[in-house]
Amino acid sequence: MIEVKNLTKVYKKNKKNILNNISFKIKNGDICLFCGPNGAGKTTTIKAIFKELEFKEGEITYNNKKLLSSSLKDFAFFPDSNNIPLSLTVKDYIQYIGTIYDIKKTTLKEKTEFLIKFFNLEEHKNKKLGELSAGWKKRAIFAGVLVNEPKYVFMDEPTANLDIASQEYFVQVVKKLNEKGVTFFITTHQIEDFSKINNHLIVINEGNILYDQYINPNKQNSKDIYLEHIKNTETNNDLLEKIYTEK
Ligand SMILES: Nc1ncnc2c1ncn2[C@@H]1O[C@H](COP(=O)(O)OP(=O)(O)OP(=O)(O)O)[C@@H](O)[C@H]1O
Repeated sequence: MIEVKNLTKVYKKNKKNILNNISFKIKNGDICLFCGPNGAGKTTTIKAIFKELEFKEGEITYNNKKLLSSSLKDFAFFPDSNNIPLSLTVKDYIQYIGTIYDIKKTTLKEKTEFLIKFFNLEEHKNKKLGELSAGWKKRAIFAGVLVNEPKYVFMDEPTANLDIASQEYFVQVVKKLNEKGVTFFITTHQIEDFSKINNHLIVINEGNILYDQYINPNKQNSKDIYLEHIKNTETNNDLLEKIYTEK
């Protein structure tokens, strides 16, 4: 279990807290959706968990002990498609991730082959990541994420820019891996993609947690719950009248 306790983050140039005393738990086996509008603080929270930034107050624990850098080997982050070495081939990328984790050469070779097969990447394995379409690139990224058999996978917008069939494919892969015991923490604006399988929903806005509950996805719709808490209050209809003036 990962526990975020009373986390507060401030940047000198911002007057308001970016994260305002937030607390939540990610339990083993969760598929947790972490949702909120642009700028809510989702990426900042993930960066704090991965020790990529200092925070002013608060604590993060892993299995009830202070989270240490050495424990991060149990976690994997699914990066944005622009933050990967686009000049590497799919095969080399998976192996590159494996070498970061010090996986033995023979094991890594075997594992790379299995991952390529699992994600149906055979046809693309010798292509550079930069040559792949958004969907195949994300499959290659997912393969890289799994190379170290992480217990916790953190995903930032995994289904953005994917066609409907690929979105569905990704959701099914998450479900299958979750059944094998992998815990998922997913930030997404595509809530409906995952709303059939998530058992936990956290809604954050302006650095505050507005909702944090375990749910039954067959009975409760995460998108509906989200919209109960995040309302669109922007109405500039009067300006529209000025832009489209009557002729
Ligand atoms: N290095 C920084 N310096 C100052 N402010 C920052 C910095 N990084 C992020 N912020 C601010 O922190 C707030 C939260 O940003 P964050 O990236 O966590 O939002 P998010 O919920 O992930 O948004 P999105 O859905 O758009 O990705 C934003 O107001 C952002 O401008």
